[in-house]
Amino acid sequence: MKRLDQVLAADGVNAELELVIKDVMVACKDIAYKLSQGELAGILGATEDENVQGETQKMLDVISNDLLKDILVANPYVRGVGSEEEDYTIAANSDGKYLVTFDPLDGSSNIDVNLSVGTIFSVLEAQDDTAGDNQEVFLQTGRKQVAAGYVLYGPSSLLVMTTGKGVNLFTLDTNIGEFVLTKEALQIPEDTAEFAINMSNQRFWEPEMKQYIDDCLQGEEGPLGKRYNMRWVASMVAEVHRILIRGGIFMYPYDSRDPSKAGKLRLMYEGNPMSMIVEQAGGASSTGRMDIMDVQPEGIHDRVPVVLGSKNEVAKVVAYHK
Ligand SMILES: O=P(O)(O)OC[C@H]1O[C@](O)(COP(=O)(O)O)[C@@H](O)[C@@H]1O
Ligand SMILES: [Mg+2]
Ligand SMILES: [Mg+2]
Repeated sequence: MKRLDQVLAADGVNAELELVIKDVMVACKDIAYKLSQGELAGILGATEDENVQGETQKMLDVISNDLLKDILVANPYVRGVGSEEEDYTIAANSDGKYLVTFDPLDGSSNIDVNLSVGTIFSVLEAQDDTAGDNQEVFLQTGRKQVAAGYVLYGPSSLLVMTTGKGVNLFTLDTNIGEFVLTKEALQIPEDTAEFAINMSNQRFWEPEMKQYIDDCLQGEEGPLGKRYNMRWVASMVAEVHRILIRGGIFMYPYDSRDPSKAGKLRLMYEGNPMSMIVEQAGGASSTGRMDIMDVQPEGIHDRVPVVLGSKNEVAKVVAYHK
């Protein structure tokens, strides 16, 4: 079986980018191990701190963030890093050209109940010599990503990633401590009858989203003419992974709970990397009104409404917004 480094080399990834990706994986393997120890390692539960988004940090949010940050800041090819758990971007090496943003632990409300969580990462190239502690150098659209991926910590730990040449799935072989290729060229089915959305926010959605979900719920008798199933894991990584394997549509739309926020999910380390993966696997990804990867970020923690998954179903949701 092929190892991650062999696949990256075959895809023509240069040695510098390969080392950046490998360092992300060193941290992810450590996170996978810590998660598998759970209560035994005494690292479950919350800290007393909040992140810049005003969310209480779990102990594992902080530990995962430190693992990724420390290894990447020491990498000679990394200019800077940006994280959900860091208020500001952090400078690494002024000669490095890669910028890495990450959500160190996604779906963190699942940690204490022993359900799936993940790590999401995105890699951009610096376009000038701006230092990594100036967020301006990061503010590029998702189209500029040179690599994106996630690690899903579930019954097995999986890496799903792309460098723009399709999407590959690797499984962590804990015997050898390596991610090995277990599925090549993932393709999302174009049609689906399975949606994922947090229905408890229904009354706060825009009318377009309310209408689409109302129509889904009418099943065969409704305008969409099919009976839908629903899933909600509350972990975007697990949700996107299910969609990559069997199709589906995932939505975290704009809602009016806090009108100043464009959505719950963050553009640069949730929306963009997941959009690159989904598009590379033949799916689609939109805010409902434009492609997520065309949204120009204005800040490292910008939020974005997210609608992604099976191409034809995403097109239907976009049509409701026209
Ligand atoms: O708690 P809710 O509203 O169901 O939101 C769940 C969503 O929030 C997230 O957990 C946000 O990510 P973080 O856990 O990294 O903050 C997504 O993974 C998930 O899709
Ligand atoms: Mg997240
Ligand atoms: Mg997170």
